[in-house]
Amino acid sequence: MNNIAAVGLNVFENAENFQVNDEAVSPDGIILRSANLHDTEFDSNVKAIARAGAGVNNIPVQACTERGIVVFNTPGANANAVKELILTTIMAVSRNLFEGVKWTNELKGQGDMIPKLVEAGKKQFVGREVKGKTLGVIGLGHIGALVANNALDLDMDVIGFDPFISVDTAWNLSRNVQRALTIEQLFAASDYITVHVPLTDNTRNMFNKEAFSVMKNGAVILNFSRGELVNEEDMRAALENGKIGKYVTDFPNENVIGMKNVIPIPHLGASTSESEENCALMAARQMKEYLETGNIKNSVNFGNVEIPFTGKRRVTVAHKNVPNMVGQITAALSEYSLNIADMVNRSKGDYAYTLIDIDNQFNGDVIPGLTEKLSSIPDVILARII
Ligand SMILES: NC(=O)c1ccc[n+]([C@@H]2O[C@H](COP(=O)([O-])OP(=O)(O)OC[C@H]3O[C@@H](n4cnc5c(N)ncnc54)[C@H](O)[C@@H]3O)[C@@H](O)[C@H]2O)c1
Ligand SMILES: O=C(O)[C@H](O)COP(=O)(O)O
Repeated sequence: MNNIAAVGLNVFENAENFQVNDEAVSPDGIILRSANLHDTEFDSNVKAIARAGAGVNNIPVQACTERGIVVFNTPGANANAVKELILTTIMAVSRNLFEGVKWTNELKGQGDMIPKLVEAGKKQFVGREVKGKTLGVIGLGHIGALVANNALDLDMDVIGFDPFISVDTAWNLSRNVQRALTIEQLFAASDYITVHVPLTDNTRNMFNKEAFSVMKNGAVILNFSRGELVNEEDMRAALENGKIGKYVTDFPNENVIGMKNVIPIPHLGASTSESEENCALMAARQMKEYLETGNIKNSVNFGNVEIPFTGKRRVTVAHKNVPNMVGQITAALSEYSLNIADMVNRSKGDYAYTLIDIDNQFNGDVIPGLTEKLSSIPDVILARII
């Protein structure tokens, strides 16, 4: 689905046993970008969905988990593209560049008068410099951390807020990024606020009238994360009364376009050829690895599981994270006199995944009856034999 860069699709085109078809009725896997899957009925054959990008709010992740469908994303693969657009936009809005270019284009037809009109008219677009201003960064993940570090190089003061920051990010973050202990502290300190969190029930509407009331007058908000993080009616009021100076959104809709001081951008955050290729390649490799070997990397609903694939027969079981699952699975294998060569069990929340390499040699595709035996264990969701 969507425009997936050829370099990613080539991962399958050049592989045995795979066909790429954007109209497949019964696919083993789906690769997509922002297409909305919430109303999609998945064929029972679907085993994995790979989001070539970061946000997975377009995928019914919980419903997928309950069916044992592994959902992947591509963490960090488009972060540089988003960071560059944010830094571009912070400077462009500070200099009223979008309005200035629009006004200038409208001078077409005024002939020799244009240079004079330009010199007389430019005073409407006097801007301000970002140097010395404070940028608040909410969410210091792959994108937020890059933005925070790079904004320091623009001589901005940077304050960040992320109660769930990963150890990796913390190591990479400049010590000159100040730490906000509460989001309100960041709101109150910032001239510019940029948000880089996933859309969840906890983050939806995080920009609302209570949030705006704590902010500096004229604060500029940049939203390259998801439109639903902002309560649009509260935003409309805050833009009208000048509490918010400008609202840059990568998620325009009928409601937001035309609001005073809105800068709508057509979801361009990740739209560079480099980013599209990084995401497509990562998504395709993760999908292929999972379908061929059962190994899981960068899934949002099952834990990472990796045993080097040696060609031994492999059993994979997605199941609920409840006691005695491994015991029941291994008991089923011993009923078939199967010896375990290697095994990993990894849980994530209420679900878990067990990967087992079998020592015995087999001819043919299946170990008769084993899939059914494993599937009949209560709380097993999906069993595969590879
Ligand atoms: N405009 C675009 O084209 C574009 C491109 C990529 C990503 N995105 C959006 O940006 C989001 C972030 O992308 P990323 O790659 O940086 O993701 P990420 O997972 O690397 O980082 C998200 C960060 O948000 C933090 N976080 C979660 N809830 C928080 C909260 N309530 N308050 C503060 N911090 C919180 C997490 O701890 C994490 O560090 C994605 O989920 C996606 O929606 C948009
Ligand atoms: O979450 C993401 O990665 C972005 O919103 C990018 O979306 P896109 O792949 O549709 O450009």
